Amino acid sequence: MIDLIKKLPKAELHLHIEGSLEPELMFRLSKKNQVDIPYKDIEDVRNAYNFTNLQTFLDIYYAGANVLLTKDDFYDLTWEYILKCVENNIIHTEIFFDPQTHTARGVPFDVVITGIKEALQDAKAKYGITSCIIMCFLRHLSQEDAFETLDAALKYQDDIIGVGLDSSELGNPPSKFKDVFKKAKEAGFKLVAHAGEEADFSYIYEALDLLSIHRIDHGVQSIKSAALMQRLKDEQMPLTVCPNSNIELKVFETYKEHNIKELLDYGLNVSVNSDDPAYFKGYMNQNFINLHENIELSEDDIVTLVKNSFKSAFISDELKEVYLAKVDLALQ
Ligand code: HPA
Ligand SMILES: [Zn+2]
Repeated sequence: MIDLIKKLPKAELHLHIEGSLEPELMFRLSKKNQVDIPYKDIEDVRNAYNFTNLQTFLDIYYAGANVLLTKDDFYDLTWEYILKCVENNIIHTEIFFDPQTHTARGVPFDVVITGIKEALQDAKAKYGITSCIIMCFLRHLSQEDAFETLDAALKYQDDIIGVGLDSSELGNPPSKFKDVFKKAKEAGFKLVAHAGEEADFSYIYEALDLLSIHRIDHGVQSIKSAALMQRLKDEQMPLTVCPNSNIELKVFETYKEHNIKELLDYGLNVSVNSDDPAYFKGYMNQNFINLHENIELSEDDIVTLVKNSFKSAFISDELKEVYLAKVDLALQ
């Protein structure tokens, strides 16, 4: 099974580029940019990555992102993730970034987007990896702030395919961002939102009904509503599930309690993703391997999860066919 996991070409649809900042790069940039980080050494960092919920993670994740200042920093961050894509056989990736985390520190929007974009262009040229960029609004900030961020993004519409919603979920429901998502939709952006990660399934209904999203990020709390499960199945609404993240942030206490198999067996369009792999102990393949070692997943289940990731990607139908054929070829 582990061989199968490794050899299948995969797409990643839920990856925060700031969450791929490995401690080694964090230390290097901290020295270069003279930005203090609250750790003496790598060991100290690993000890700090011991989360009890989403917020305890976010506090550390935003502190880590402080070391990113220049275009080269964002290039190096993205390039290191691309090397992980190569290792993990990820041939298409859709990357989230959080502009407000950087603009609030005085790092201009165009520095961030240009560094990420140039690394992704090189990834296509060197490895043939295709990609999209999705900009996320921080939901703990105001909708007014999100509107400003959307305005800044309008001139990068060739580079940014969609907008998303992330950060502290509880108390910041999708309804808070209804108007800015409407504007983003009118501007032609694809729409996604984190919903039903920690907060209950009412947030998923809001994301569907008030934000008109194309994909739900996480969405694991949908299992608590039979009516919602039926709707997600009927609509084949993609759920970008992140197993390691859910365990590290205590959404589920153990892998055995993770509900991905139930979601899949019910017929939902579920995929596997790494979310913030530098913080959650592993990249794409490790997520699959942890599932395999703890949950009865069949080979067909693994193939379905992988095919769902391509079917749900923001790419043309032609490219989807090409990629799905590559999956079939790898199975022969
Ligand atoms: O899993 C997440 N949830 C919400 N916000 C985030 N920002 C990075 N990762 C996450
Ligand atoms: Zn996420």
